[in-house]
Amino acid sequence: MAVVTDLPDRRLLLVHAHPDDEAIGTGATMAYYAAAGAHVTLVTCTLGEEGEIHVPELAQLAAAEADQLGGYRIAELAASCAALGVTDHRFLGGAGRYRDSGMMGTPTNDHPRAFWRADLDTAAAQLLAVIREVRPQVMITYDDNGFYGHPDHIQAHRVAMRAAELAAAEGIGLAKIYWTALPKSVLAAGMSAFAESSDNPFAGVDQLDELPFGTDDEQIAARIDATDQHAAKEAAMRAHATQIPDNSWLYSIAGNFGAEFMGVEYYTLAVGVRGPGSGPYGWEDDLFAGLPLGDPDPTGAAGDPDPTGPAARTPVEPGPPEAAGVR
Ligand SMILES: CC(=O)N[C@H]1[C@@H](O[C@@H]2[C@H](O)[C@H](O)[C@@H](O)[C@H](O)[C@H]2O)O[C@H](CO)[C@@H](O)[C@@H]1O
Ligand SMILES: [Zn+2]
Repeated sequence: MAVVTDLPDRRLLLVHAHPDDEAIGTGATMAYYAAAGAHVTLVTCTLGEEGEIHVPELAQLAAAEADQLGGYRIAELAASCAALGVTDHRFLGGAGRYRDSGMMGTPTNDHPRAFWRADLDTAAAQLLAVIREVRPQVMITYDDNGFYGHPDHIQAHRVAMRAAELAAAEGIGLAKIYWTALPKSVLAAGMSAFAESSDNPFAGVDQLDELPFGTDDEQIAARIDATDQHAAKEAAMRAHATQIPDNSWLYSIAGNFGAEFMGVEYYTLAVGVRGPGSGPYGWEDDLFAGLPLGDPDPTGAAGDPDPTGPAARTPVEPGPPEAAGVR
C-alpha cells in the first residue's frame, strides 16, 4: 500500500464507470498531470461487461454469448492507462465486484451485481479506502446526471460524492471536486462545423437542449488545455477498440478539430474554492490552482482557523435518488 509521504505533492483521483470513460472524457487531463509528475489514481467501477463489440472477431465475447467482454476490457483499460502514463489503476471493490448495468431501462439494470443496484455506503466505503491511502487533493467524477444519463455514470457520481462526504467526516476530505462538462459554446461550434458533413455526429439534433449534456459557459470552472497530450488521448481511445470503432465520429471530430477537440477538457467545480483563472468567466487552467500543496492535510480542514481558507468547502448535497428522477 502506498504511503502518502512517498507520493508526489499533487494527487488526482478520477472515478469513472466503465473502461473507456477515462480516455473519452478525461484522457488528456490524465496524461497532462501524469506527465507533469502528479500522482494520478484511476478508479473504474465496472468491467464494462454489457458493452457493444465493434471488433467482429471478438463478437462471441458478448454478454449474451461467452460473457467474456469484461475480462477483455481489463486488458484494453491497461493499454489505455499505459498510453496515458497512468500507473495507479484500481477497480472499485476489486475487478468484477460490480457489473456493468447496461443502458438505462434495460433488463441488465436488474442483474444482482449491477452497479446500479449497489449499496451506496458499501461502495462508497471501498472508494474511501483508496482516499485514505492516497489522500488526493482533487477528485474528478460526473455530475448528478452522470454526464449523459447512463445508470453506471449516475451511480459513480453518487458513490464518489458519498465517499467524499465520509472522507471529510474523517478530516481527510478532498479540497476540490470537479465534474466533467462540455461548454455549450463548444457544442455549438461543433454543430455548425459539422452541419454540412456526411458524418455529422449531431445529425437530427436541431437544438443544443436536445442533447443530454452541455453546460452554460459561465458554469464552467476549469478548461484544461492539454493539446500537447492529444496523441496520448487518441492512443488511449484506440486501446478501447471493442467500444470505439476506427470510423467513430470521435475520430472524425478530432480529424476536423484536431488537437483542440482531443486535447482540451472542461470541468465544473462541485466542491471547493476556485483558484485563479482567466477569460470572461475566470476559467482555471490548473485543477490544483489555489491549493496549499505539499500539505499532508490537503484540505487544510483539520484545525483550519480560517473558515474561508483553502479548505472552505461549497458542499454539494446530492439530491435523493427520486429527486434525480432516475430511480
Ligand atoms: C462511453 C460509455 O459510457 N460507454 C458505455 C455505454 O456504451 C454505449 C452502449 O454500448 C450503447 O448500446 C451504444 O448505443 C452507445 O453508442 C455506447 O456509447 O454503455 C455500455 C453498456 O452499459 C458500456 O459498456 C460502455 O462502456
Ligand atoms: Zn461509461
